[in-house]
Amino acid sequence: MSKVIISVKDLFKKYGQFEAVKGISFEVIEGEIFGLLGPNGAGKSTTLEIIETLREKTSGEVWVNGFNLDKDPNSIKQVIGVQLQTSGFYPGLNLVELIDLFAGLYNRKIVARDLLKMVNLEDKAKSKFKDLSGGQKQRFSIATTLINDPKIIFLDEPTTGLDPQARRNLWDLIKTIRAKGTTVIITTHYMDEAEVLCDRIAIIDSGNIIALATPDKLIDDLVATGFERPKEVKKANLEDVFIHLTGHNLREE
Ligand SMILES: Nc1ncnc2c1ncn2[C@@H]1O[C@H](COP(=O)(O)OP(=O)(O)OP(=O)(O)O)[C@@H](O)[C@H]1O
Repeated sequence: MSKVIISVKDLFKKYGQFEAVKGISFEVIEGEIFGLLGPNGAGKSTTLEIIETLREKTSGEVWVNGFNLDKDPNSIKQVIGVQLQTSGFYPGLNLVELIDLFAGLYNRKIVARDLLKMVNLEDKAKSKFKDLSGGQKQRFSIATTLINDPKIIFLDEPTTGLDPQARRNLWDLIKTIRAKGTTVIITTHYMDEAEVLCDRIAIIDSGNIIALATPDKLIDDLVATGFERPKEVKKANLEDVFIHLTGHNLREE
């Protein structure tokens, strides 16, 4: 039996008179990669931040791993991993020192180098965050979500601004994390990414969930309406050309 690990019921969020989230309900199953998709301003980050206990809701109910958001936010904080603001990455510290610092804040003992190994940054252990490439920065940021050995991690647009290989490397990393049993909630503006990564996706528009299913089901439903792509699709696209020419492997970024 699949276990519901996050349950959101009739969630509303108002900023002044403006309703950013208009009564959404959904459940996330333990161990899945769940995507929140939607145009800019749809309410994705607001929804995530409420679940993460970082933002007040206006009304509705949220449970995370059986803990009620209103009654037990501290228990929720213990079982989730969130990407820390990069402003918290003290410029004088190297990656190992930063992980040791955060582990101390979480009151956890972890081997920083093991965590860096998992995200393929072993050889950057002594580097400063600011000296990393965009892809490496994102991998480090994902590593910081894992410091407290969470049951659920939240990734807000983790691949925005990355080149095609760096995005694929990050997809592999996210799949590895999920394979260890961690539930992943991700927002993205890339539909190819959602299709490759997500078990299920919710599409949010203007504060409402307008669709929620597996990527396959959503595509099948559209095709069932008689939809056809306007023109014959080539067997490869420009991204395939780019990857083919520049290589797929983890490079020195
Ligand atoms: N602190 C705030 N005060 C007032 N309005 C806000 C605040 N934060 C967000 N909003 C508004 O709420 C709406 C939803 O914002 P939110 O950041 O949740 O959207 P999003 O789906 O994450 O968008 P994006 O894809 O651009 O990140 C937007 O119209 C935004 O302008």
